Amino acid sequence: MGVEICVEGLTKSFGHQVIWQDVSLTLPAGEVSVMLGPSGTGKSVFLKTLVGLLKPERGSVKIAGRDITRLREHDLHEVRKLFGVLFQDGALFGSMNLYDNIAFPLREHTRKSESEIRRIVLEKMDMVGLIGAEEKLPGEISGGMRKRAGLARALVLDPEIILFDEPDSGLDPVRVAYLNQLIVDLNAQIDATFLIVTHDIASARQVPDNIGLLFRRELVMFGPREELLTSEEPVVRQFLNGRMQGPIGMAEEKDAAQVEQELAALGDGGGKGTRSPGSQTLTPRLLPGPGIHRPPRWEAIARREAALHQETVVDA
Ligand SMILES: Nc1ncnc2c1ncn2[C@@H]1O[C@H](COP(=O)(O)OP(=O)(O)OP(=O)(O)O)[C@@H](O)[C@H]1O
Repeated sequence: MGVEICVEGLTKSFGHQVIWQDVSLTLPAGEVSVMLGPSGTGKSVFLKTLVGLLKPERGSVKIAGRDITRLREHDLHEVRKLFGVLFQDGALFGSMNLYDNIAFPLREHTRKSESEIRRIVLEKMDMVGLIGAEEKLPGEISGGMRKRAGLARALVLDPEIILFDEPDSGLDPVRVAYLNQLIVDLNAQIDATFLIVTHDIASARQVPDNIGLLFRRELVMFGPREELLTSEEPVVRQFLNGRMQGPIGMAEEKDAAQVEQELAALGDGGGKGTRSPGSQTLTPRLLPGPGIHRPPRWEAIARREAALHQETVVDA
């Protein structure tokens, strides 16, 4: 069912540079959460802190009730087994074929027989649509296939939590759409807790249960997808609408007077989707594809989505 991650009062600095401070949020067990934020706001640092690769100055990260910021290396090693991580480039070994890359964690961390390893590797390759590519080297395949291979490798130890660091970077929009569907299908199938760092607003609007936004060294907001998509908070609105007008500048934050002027001149942004009371748009949620068994949580989401978007049709 995945495990809950409870972050409280987390602060991380490098020397005098504070990356973010006093971050508190709960990633609910089995749900998909997305972390957004302008470049350099410390999203990757946040992922690394959750796995215990970086130590925060203050605060706690409780995973299955244990504060990993206080664990010794040996215990941390045990907790890390709960995680699967998909790194930006898939982080595959260039000299190993896909089969051996995906089998690697099983050979390193378990005593399973080669026939058992074969069963697991082929099962995970099937889940990500890579059957038939076992013998390929990472250098011989596309970026999208490398991401899927990295994902298969992240799945082999049956993780309770999967962290995705910009899974969509460098992919064309069609590949991103396929990858998003794969992420939603996987979440329905394995029910682990997912945290995705992305810059892709379309993905952030459609895929998660929860969205968080880092800006100005703080977590501006973290909550259910609908809450952020309909939020009137200027930073959240600017980021989710991908526009220049607002508090987020090219390299740094803008001054308050300029922001006010820009927002006044802007009026309200439109777009496809359901109109919410705050006049923001609510993009339909991506649901598991046909043939994917939907656990009860997904049935509930599907019913809510149907009701929500039915209302729009009736209103129109
Ligand atoms: N090991 C480190 N030592 C010192 N500074 C670091 C270290 N790792 C990251 N930083 C700094 O932390 C800041 C945040 O980096 P991070 O990569 O987490 O940002 P990000 O939000 O993921 O950016 P992007 O969206 O561009 O990938 C940057 O200023 C970076 O230089």
